[in-house]
Amino acid sequence: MTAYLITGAKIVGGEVADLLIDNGEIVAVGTGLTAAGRGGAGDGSGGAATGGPADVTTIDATGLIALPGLVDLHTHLREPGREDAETVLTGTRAAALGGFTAVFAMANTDPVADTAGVVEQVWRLGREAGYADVFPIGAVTVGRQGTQLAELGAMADSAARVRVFSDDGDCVWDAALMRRALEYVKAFGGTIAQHAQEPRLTKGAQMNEGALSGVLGLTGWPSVAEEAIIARDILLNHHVGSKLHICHLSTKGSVDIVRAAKKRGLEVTAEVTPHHLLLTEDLASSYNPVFKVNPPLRTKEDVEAVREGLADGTIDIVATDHAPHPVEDKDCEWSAAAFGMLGLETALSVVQHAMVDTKLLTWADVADRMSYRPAAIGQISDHGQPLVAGAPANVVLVDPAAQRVIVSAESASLSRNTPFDGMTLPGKVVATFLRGEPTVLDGKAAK
Ligand SMILES: NC(=O)N[C@@H](CC(=O)O)C(=O)O
Ligand SMILES: [Zn+2]
Ligand SMILES: [Zn+2]
Repeated sequence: MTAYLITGAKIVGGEVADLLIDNGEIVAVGTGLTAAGRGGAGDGSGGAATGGPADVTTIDATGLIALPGLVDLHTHLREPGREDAETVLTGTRAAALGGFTAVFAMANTDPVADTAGVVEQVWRLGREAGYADVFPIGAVTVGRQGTQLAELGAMADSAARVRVFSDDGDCVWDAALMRRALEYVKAFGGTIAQHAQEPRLTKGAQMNEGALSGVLGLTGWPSVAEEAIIARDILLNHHVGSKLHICHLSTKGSVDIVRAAKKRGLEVTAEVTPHHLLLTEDLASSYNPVFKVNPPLRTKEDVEAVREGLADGTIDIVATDHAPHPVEDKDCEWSAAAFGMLGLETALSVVQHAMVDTKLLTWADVADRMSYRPAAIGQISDHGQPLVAGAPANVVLVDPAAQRVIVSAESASLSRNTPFDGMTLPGKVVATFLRGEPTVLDGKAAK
């Protein structure tokens, strides 16, 4: 196994230093490191490494930030069932290019990930692909039909060790079933991740409800359809004493509810997507379905509120909700198109643009919201750890000074539905390491 000596990187939350990676671990962090792992008389500028492991590659990381490998709590990998849209291999390759070393795969596959067999298959495919660890999310209900609890315990006890359950794509709208799900996972400390969408209030909904949906003649999706479920579930979860996570929160009212709940000491965690941190509903005026997503793009006021919520910790994490769809499901009229957007390859750039360059978050906060906390919510141990000696070598090197134009045709995803096509965004992932093995080098997939 090749060892890597990364020199002159800004270690997130710390100083400029070198990192020596060997045998899947961070062996040493310090200035003037040599390949032997000791601090030397060197000037830390990263000359040729000498001594130590036989095969050492030196990477000059001057000007780059070293972050812990990013963790995405909400990814759609589409395998099994829609391998024309994405596979575990292509989705995790896109993840690695975006700086992720771990992704949680949503259960809305075909067959649905509602049994130990399916979650083990997805978990194993992730290991075989080798680009990022894949942690399957189990469905809450059989077939995501919302009527009968799935075999949550069997999925938890499987090799995939499922700890997060969600019917994402659909809301667990039946309050009694939601209560039972929260009670059931409490026994092993699991989490229910809710797609908060009251179905009766969103029948046929196509975009955010407001003046614009009226003008465009598209059925509106009121904020309250999201907020009512979030409020209900926070209260239900408080009653049960279990763990509740809110998927892709998108409105100012949702932020207010979660903030008030946390103030009262009620247990809840929440995520926001990169697209809800940057894009607004007026993009629907183009009738270009690339901007059609669930929950819909909201107003400028909502974008400001979710940014504030992420900055002050009301919203715990950023999760991509990477939702690939093949051309035929997007290249049609708005009302017939599928909901969803790509997100893995652009997430860090969007967060830099919306949150870091606006001084709402520091890079240390980014590590918190995109690595430490998602790993903690998902209860995985090998990811989301500070870059110190002895930690697993899940590392990403980012060039924050780079500018890049997003080109959908260049995506590593099998699908093309990025809403950022043609946009110039800051920041570029230069390298990603998964347990010491490069998955990305020089900004390109390493295998
Ligand atoms: N976000 C979306 O618009 N679509 C997701 C489902 C979901 O996350 O609710 C999908 O699976 O395509
Ligand atoms: Zn969803
Ligand atoms: Zn989703």
